[in-house]
Amino acid sequence: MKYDKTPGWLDWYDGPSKPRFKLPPGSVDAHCHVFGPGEQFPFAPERKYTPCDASRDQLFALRDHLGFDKNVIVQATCHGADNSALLDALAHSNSRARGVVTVKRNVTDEQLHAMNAAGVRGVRFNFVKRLVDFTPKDELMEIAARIAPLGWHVVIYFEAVDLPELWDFFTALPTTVVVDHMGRPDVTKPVDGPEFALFMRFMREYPNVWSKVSCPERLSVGGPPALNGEQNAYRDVIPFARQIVETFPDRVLWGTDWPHPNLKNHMPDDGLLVDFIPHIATTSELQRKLLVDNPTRLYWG
Ligand SMILES: O=C(O)/C=C(\CC(=O)C(=O)O)C(=O)O
Repeated sequence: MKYDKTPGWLDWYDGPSKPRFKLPPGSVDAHCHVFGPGEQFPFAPERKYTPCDASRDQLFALRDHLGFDKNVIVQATCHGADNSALLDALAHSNSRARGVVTVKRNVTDEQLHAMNAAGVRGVRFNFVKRLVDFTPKDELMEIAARIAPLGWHVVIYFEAVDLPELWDFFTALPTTVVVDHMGRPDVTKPVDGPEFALFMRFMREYPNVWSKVSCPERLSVGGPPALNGEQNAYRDVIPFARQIVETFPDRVLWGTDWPHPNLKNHMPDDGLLVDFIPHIATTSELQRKLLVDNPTRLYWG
């Protein structure tokens, strides 16, 4: 099927630069997506946006260009609970990709086992209201209980202001819990203020909680954007990400978020996004944990 993209849609950056930062061997891009192609893998009727295509081969070409060894592909909401495009990518990855899917309560145990064999290691629960319709918490808790015996984890995506309301649910989850994009802090608020302190408390009090220190391009208010050779991009995000990396070095992950759905004002050069990493993980040991040890343990362990 042919699709019209959401008006104002920004396509991923074609021809990214070669990063100056040399990724350690075995590095994992632990948050990225595939979109379609729509002709082959239709977008979900209930989607809140219609993206450009971003195929598995384009993702794997980016992986090789940037110097990553592996990918973790996360189901994007534009594909709903139809994980076909993601599973196709895993099947063509030579075991160099793992997946995080979206499932509904009616998923069968056979389907879960088949996805496990295909390289799926988690489910994603999305609480960002512009992206998904509401799913009752008892349904999500039932799914979490069913995937726990497989050794899978739950990936959660939410906005910082919603953490107090979601706290009891998140802290009752029976698995490892991985937070997308640091729980989307408002970086115009102080890094030592109450909102971010609550997120730090969440990680401190619950050792099963991990965080992706990803998406500065989405969180930054002041920029400057990762474009035109900029080596000091998204400075307002650095204190937040750095604090998480330095406090919880064994529970952090990093990903490009390619193809960067729903960005409104610019599309980053992914090579320059990689050059952001040494600003938030400032030693080779922190870099190795963030990019190699932690994702390898969680997804290939
Ligand atoms: O790509 C991301 O992680 C962030 C997204 C999109 C998303 O989560 C989805 O469509 O599933 C966003 O903030 O719009």
